[in-house]
Amino acid sequence: MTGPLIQISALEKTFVRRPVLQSLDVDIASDDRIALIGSNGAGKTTLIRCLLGHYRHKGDILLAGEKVSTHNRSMLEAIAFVPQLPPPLKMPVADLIKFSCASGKADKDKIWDIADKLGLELAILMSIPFNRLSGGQKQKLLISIALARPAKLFIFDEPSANLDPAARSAFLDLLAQHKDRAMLIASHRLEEIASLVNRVIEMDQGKIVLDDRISDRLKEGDRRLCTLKLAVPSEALSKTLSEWDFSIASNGLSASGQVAGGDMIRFLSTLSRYGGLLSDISFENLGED
Ligand SMILES: Nc1ncnc2c1ncn2[C@@H]1O[C@H](COP(=O)(O)OP(=O)(O)OP(=O)(O)O)[C@@H](O)[C@H]1O
Repeated sequence: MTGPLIQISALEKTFVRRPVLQSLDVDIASDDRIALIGSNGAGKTTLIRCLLGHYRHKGDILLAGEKVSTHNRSMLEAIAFVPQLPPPLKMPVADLIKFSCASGKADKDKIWDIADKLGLELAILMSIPFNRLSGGQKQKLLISIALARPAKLFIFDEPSANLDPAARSAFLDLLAQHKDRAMLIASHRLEEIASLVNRVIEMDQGKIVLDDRISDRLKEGDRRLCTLKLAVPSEALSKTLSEWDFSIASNGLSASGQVAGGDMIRFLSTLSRYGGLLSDISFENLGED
């Protein structure tokens, strides 16, 4: 395939006349592994739900160059999705697995294999209704089903929120084994998924405020000049930026400094805590030290 896997243009979503996504333009390539970050309410889940065709919206979403409509079958086949909040399904685990294999083309043996790696004892859960599982068990099962599907894009919305440390580590190993597929991972733990992703998109108040392709080839010693614009001066952010040796304008509304390739994720993770204060972030490659 030549063009992007997914093209989103002029996407707008309004809830009760309140704009939640504002004129978003973003492409997803088949080798993108994206960390989608941003503070609570930034619009990450809404963007994902629009992409999945769950919501009516303004603007276009194209899959492999073809325009898709709400509840489009080809989009649902192309994407394997694990939601932030599990659906309230009453069907027993066995039926959910059967359904996922039939309609989502999931591989049954792979579901069992992945569940085992995540520490989920499927054999003793088969007759239990899905909504009676614990939060972590639900998440493990949905992850197992998603990763067992022949999807082109995996979307995980806060995937490790309910996982215990052992399952979290097993989950990250599993994702590393699926790096040949496109991924979009909405997370508040950027550092946790840092080694998996090659692009970071930050949202704030329904807009994309940062879209940074951290090339897989960005070397430890590569330096990048970062220029920031602030919507309002902030003592806390200025203090943090001073710790990164940034120079800050006297009016407190802009700052710039250098960040090494090896520190990039830690830096972006720090910035994401100040999402609402940043109006623009840009990077310029300066080459190696
Ligand atoms: N179904 C809905 N009806 C009305 N408002 C909604 C609905 N879903 C989301 N919103 C609003 O849209 C905004 C964006 O919500 P969204 O869930 O997309 O944020 P998010 O970035 O995923 O946040 P979080 O990190 O907390 O999961 C919020 O202000 C939320 O209140």
